[in-house]
Amino acid sequence: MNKALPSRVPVTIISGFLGAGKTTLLRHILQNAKGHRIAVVVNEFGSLGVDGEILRGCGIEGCRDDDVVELVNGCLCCTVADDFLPAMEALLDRADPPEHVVIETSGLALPKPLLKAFGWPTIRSRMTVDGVITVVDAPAIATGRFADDPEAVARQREADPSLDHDNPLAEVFEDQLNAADLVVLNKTDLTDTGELAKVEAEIRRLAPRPVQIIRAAEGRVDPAILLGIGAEAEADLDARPSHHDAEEGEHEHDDFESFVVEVPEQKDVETFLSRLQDVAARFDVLRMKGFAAVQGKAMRLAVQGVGTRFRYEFDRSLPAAGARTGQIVVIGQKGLEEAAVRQALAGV
Ligand SMILES: Nc1nc2c(ncn2[C@@H]2O[C@H](COP(=O)(O)OP(=O)(O)OP(=O)(O)O)[C@@H](O)[C@H]2O)c(=O)[nH]1
Repeated sequence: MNKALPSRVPVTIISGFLGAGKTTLLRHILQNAKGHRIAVVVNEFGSLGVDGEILRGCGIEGCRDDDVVELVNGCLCCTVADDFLPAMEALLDRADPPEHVVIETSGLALPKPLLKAFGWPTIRSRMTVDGVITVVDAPAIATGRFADDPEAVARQREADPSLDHDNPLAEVFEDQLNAADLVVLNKTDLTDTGELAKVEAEIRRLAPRPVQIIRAAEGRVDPAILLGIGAEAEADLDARPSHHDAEEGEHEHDDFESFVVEVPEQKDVETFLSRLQDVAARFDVLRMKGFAAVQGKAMRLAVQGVGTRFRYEFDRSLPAAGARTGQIVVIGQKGLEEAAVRQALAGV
């Protein structure tokens, strides 16, 4: 008689470029978990850990703070053995292990090295990758954020025939798309129907195999669609090509850089927001997020910027005592002028 295999805990990987809406989608999943025990693992590019902050103490019923595991030490896809595997084992060894694990990777992470980790002996009998969901920023594609300059590629190819792209964003975006079992085409509220159709056609052109695309605004997709894909993605790596396949999991993120800027208490929201927007535009910043104190306000101001598009909210109380300084993480392509950005954000 066959002995039944112990069931493996399903894992969903949420991938997608900086600011595409991964944390927003994750919050929507947690808000609609209907009592299922979901553990969340977050990893960010940049040392500030804003997403973990947002998810912990999110006030969502049934979501306990210790269900949110934050891996801040570098990029998940590069530190698999050191940080990631022990964190997964710790989750599985809990007295009340989760029913499902959702991993939000950083916006610059390549999903493939992470997928490979699920083939490691200590983990493969206990977990399976239910699916890779790639969140895509519809207006960013529509405005050509991930597009190459064909002439530049042709010129560079003369020197290096193996060259695929002149735009490092295109490479990361394609790797994330290549790994996807499902694409969530997010921010449809910012893109008209004609453009959305073009964006979908572009995704289908780039994807290495037919992929389901779901349109969404604010990450509102029924978790029943997102969780339970049953892809067993770790067993299907060859169908998910990566630009870094030849590098045996080793790769650098040296096309991008990130730093954290301390900002003083702000006079008012409007002046601060327009300064952030101005900095994003002048220095071509890809992503800014963080927190600040505003004069006369007891609540903390949380700001989120994707390119020059910003949102803010007063999200929670600031400690009554202590310095009223804030912190903003800034992410851009290599060559970002750190000193000038710091100066501009300080308002001098
Ligand atoms: N207009 C609009 N804004 C959105 C939508 N989804 C997310 N946002 C906003 O986009 C910004 C980035 O969203 P996040 O969910 O933090 O994106 P992310 O992919 O987790 O970002 P990183 O972790 O930094 O890569 C936030 O200000 C969100 O409120 C959407 O559908 N429409």
